[in-house]
Amino acid sequence: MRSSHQFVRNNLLRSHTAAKSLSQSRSAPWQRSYSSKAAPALSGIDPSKLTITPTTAPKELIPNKELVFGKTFTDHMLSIEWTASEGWFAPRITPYQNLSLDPATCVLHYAFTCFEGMKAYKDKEGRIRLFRPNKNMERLNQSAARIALPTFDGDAFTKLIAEFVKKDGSFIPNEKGYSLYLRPTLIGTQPTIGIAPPGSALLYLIASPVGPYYPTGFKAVSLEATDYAVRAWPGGVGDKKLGANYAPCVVPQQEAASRGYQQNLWLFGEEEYVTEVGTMNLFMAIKNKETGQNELLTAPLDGTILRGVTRDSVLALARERLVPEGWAVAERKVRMTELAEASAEGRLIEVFGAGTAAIVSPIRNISYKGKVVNCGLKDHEETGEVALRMKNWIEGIQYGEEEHEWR
Ligand SMILES: Cc1ncc(COP(=O)(O)O)c(C=O)c1O
Repeated sequence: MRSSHQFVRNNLLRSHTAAKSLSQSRSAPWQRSYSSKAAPALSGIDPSKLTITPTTAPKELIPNKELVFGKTFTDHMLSIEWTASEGWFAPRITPYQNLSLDPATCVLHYAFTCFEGMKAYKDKEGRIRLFRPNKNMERLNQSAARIALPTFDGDAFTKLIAEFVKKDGSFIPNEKGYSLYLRPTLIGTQPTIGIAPPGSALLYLIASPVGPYYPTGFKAVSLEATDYAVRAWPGGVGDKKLGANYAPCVVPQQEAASRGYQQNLWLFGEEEYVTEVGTMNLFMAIKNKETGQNELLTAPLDGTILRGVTRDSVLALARERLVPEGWAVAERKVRMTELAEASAEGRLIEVFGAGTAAIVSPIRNISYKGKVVNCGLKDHEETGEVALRMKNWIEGIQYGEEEHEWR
């Protein structure tokens, strides 16, 4: 039996070698593309092996108007186990049920967990649609690779998600604005308190029917710029959707809420760059001081913000549809002082958050060092024009009203 001393030493040696090879290679392992890869010689995810055990106690559907985000779940769950020696096991759709985990399970101690947030929509004909699921699969694989969890074939898992949403399709409300929120989750399940790559894992999917984020139309929100805590840093894991990134954000969020702000805005560094908001990326529409041109700006993917699917969609649509109207679109660092200056000079056109939950969330003002930065909306307005157009464009694609390659 190995002594604990030997165990620690082996792990140190292993991480030292990993760090050395990382510094010598051009890209870190978690930056690679995992869209259709399975570990060699081990079983990959095989959708043809899916077994379905239907529930014997179907739940009652909740009326659309009473749906609360993340509170109720559908009848079933999808599970796929993995071990380091055999790879992925046969996928199973079973009744929604508790997990049974040994108290030593590594996820409970060292946060070996990452997840995704995506949605299934029903179009006018009642057909079920997913929106850019390949983006979520790519991000989940990158998150998994960063915390030594197994990667998987994203296309195979998407096929299984499609089977799952068919099975629980009755939970997807047949009304625009409503959808089925999907939560793919990957956890390390090895029962050990030794810190090492998990030898077993579970990839599972649960789903919650949800209503529109703003049931009675947009309500612009107010933010508090957080300057006493940092969410992420270069070389860190802020661009991965790890469970460990979320719990530490709750206290600053509570603090902002206690002062009357709906969300907090994360700044970074001495320069106080604007990064992102709660669970949304941030977009700023500013009139350029020198040229007078309208610019749509968002923070670059420098590792400190999540690679949002909605962010990517907003950027693509802006480049396709706003640039021909004379807008410039840029992914660049913006200081909080630059935003405050644009506001003071009347050049801040609008600001909005972008994420799967709300699509876009217009922002009325930002509290920054005791002052209020007005984000361009008049008192009677709840949204700016760009946010509204983006919401309509993206929703049009999600609900199949516009034929598009993303559906
Ligand atoms: C920290 C963070 N930023 C941004 C986003 C927006 O990402 P997406 O558009 O993929 O939902 C999310 C939501 O997943 C998030 O949790």
